Amino acid sequence: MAISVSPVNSNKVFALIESDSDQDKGGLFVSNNAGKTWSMVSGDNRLVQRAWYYIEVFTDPKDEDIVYVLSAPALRSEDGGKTWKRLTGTHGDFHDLWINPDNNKNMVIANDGGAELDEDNETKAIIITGNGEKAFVAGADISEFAHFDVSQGGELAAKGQELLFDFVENLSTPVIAAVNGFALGGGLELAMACHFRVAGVNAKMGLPETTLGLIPGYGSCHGNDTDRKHGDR
Ligand SMILES: C/C=C/C(=O)SCCNC(=O)CCNC(=O)[C@H](O)C(C)(C)COP(=O)(O)OP(=O)(O)OC[C@H]1O[C@@H](n2cnc3c(N)ncnc32)[C@H](O)[C@@H]1OP(=O)(O)O
Repeated sequence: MAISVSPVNSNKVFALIESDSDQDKGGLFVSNNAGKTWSMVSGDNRLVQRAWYYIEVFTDPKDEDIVYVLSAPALRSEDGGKTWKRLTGTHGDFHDLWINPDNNKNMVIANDGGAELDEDNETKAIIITGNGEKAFVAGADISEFAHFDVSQGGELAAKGQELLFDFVENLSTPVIAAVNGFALGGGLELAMACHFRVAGVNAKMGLPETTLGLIPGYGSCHGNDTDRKHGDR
């Protein structure tokens, strides 16, 4: 079983309980008097389908009626556990959830594919574009790393790939690159990491670092696992 006490109302306690599958009595139970009495709020089988492996329940830090259950899918209820909606993610088997105690729209969820950050689950899409009409992103300032040796260059590429490019590519919210001018080097690679690209009539794209003998380091040439699976670059 898993248990969660509401941070908003400590009398409200949720318990997620597995039962013998033949009897099918498992589900989510709630107590409104700090555990003295209990009633079942949901027998939805999705809530306990991974109980043989793990079982997790979390209550929102700001709203006692918002409850999360992590199972093969991640599920969210806004009515105290009666009805459930599935959260989208990059992978199944959700294991852990952190909700910012000061901002309940800021969460980190962990599944078998890694960790995901969600600032706002009501955001339907993200558009990245340049400020003004000249450039989407003109790329890195090469003078900042012109003196790097091979291992420092490798480290820069690996870190940038992980911090920004993989992060963008793995967001569950669709990200659109509105390319409104120069998209050069890392700027073009940023557009490539987005899920969709729309080019304006003044868009100019290129990898000028190759003229200096530098291999573009953020996935445009070699891609990552997702690209190998989907062949979409
Ligand atoms: C690991 C990642 C690697 C990479 O990203 S490699 C790719 C790096 N990017 C580039 O090589 C592009 C360099 N920039 C250019 O080729 C040109 O610029 C443009 C084609 C984008 C625009 O040309 P124009 O219209 O003639 O403008 P301007 O006078 O060259 O630039 C205006 C101001 O913008 C600064 N600037 C331009 N690109 C960058 C950059 N990539 N990083 C930092 N600053 C940049 C300039 O220095 C200048 O500044 P000031 O007005 O103070 O002289």
